[in-house]
Amino acid sequence: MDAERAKVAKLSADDRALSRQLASAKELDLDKRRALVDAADELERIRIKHQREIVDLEVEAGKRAREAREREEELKVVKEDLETARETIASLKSTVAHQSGVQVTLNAQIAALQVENSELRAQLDDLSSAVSKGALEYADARRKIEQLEKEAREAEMVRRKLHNMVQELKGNIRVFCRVRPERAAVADLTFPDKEDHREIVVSSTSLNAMGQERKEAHNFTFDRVFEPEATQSDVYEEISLLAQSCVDGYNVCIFAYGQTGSGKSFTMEGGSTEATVGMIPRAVDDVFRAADALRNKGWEYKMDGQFLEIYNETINDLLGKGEFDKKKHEIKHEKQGSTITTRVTDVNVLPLSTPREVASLLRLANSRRTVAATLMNERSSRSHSVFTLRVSGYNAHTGTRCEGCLNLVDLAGSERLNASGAAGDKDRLRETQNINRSLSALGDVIAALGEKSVEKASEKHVPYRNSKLTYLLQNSLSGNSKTLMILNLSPLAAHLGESLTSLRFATKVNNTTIGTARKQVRGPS
Ligand SMILES: Nc1ncnc2c1ncn2[C@@H]1O[C@H](COP(=O)(O)OP(=O)(O)OP(=O)(O)O)[C@@H](O)[C@H]1O
Repeated sequence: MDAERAKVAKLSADDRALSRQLASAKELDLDKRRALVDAADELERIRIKHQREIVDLEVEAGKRAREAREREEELKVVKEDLETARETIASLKSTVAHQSGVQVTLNAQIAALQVENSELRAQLDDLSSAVSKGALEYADARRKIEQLEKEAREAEMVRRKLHNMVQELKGNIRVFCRVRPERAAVADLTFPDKEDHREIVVSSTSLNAMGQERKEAHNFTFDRVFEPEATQSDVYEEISLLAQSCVDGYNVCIFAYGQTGSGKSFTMEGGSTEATVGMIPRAVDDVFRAADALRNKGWEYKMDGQFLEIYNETINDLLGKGEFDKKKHEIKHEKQGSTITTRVTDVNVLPLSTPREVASLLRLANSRRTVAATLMNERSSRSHSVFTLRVSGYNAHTGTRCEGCLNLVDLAGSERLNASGAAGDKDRLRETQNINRSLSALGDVIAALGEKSVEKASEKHVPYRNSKLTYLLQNSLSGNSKTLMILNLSPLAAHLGESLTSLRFATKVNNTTIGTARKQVRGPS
């Protein structure tokens, strides 16, 4: 029993021990449960905290992601900028390389220029000293030039005097005779003077009282006779010095006289070719040339021209504006100091500065004459045409002035009344009478001038006022003037009578040259 008791005691002790262990285990379990709850709480807290942290981190990650995208964008832009900058740098690098090359070249050029510059400076120094030396030489040369210019002006005065003496020795009134070429039946004209060409012989046959044929030879002598073969330049050669006289301040008159168709217009105006151009254009060219040549001797010239027609003792302006000149023109001789200027009222006087302008003036005048010719039955051969070129010169060195005048006159046909078939026609009769009157007035004036030069100047009356032509040319026919008459002859047998009349008229004019020839005896004054 004891054993049983011992066993029960032992079992009770075990039970108590186990109860205690159970209580302890329960306690422990409770603790563990409490700890578990705490841990669960802690876990929940941590979970919540983590959740919050995750949210925060997600927000942060979103922010970072945005920022990363922005950075990416920025990076892209920066990359592009970088690319552009790279390209720019590459281009700049090549520019710099090129510029470096250029700079090298420029540097070389600068170096060369610097060398050149120093050479030039050296030359400049040389030149400066040469200039100062030259200035002295220039002043010296200037003095010499002034001296030479003075001598040239003096020589010019001497030339003028000598030229005038030559002209005076030739006679201030000269007559040339020119025979027109002709293929048809020509008269018996011979030219015996083969040396000086001064004679013309006209042979005519007539019946004497017994009815027998009588041959008569008429000898005429002039200052120069031009045979039909003579060219325009042959004729001009003889008169070219008159152009110089005009520039020297003399009045010059050149007349073309002769019957209609004898070659007056051909002689004065001529054709359009160089060989056929007439005396007017040649003289005008020479006047301009002579004036030009005197420029370096201090002379300045001014030219103007007028072109008039005298028809039936009425003056018409060939340079007028209208188709036909209806104005009444008066001739005035105005004295200014020692010079007398002839002016015609209400006519156009055109300034002329080149021969070309003169040519167009002549064309204008001719076109007006042509209009008049068709209106008034070949009026051109029934009127006198007077082209006047006035030449005024001034020498600023010497203060000298000179006024010359070149008158080129194409006279009306000189045929006599019956020859022109005018006897029955009243207008034609008046025309012819006027022409004859003015031509004989011209002959009388020239004859009186010739006589005047052998007598005392004031004693002889010169009948200038007997015709418009002589009154217009009064100033150019008197005093220190030079007159040339070119007698144009038709060689036709049918014109023999007219030719003889013309030759006699011209001889009357030519005889007046005796007066001026006396100057040869007296010698230059
Ligand atoms: N020397 C010459 N050489 C060649 N032809 C000439 C010469 N002279 C005159 N002629 C010619 O003769 C013709 C008549 O000449 P021009 O017209 O000059 O005579 P004119 O006397 O002026 O006559 P008008 O009084 O009718 O004007 C013209 O055809 C002209 O070309």
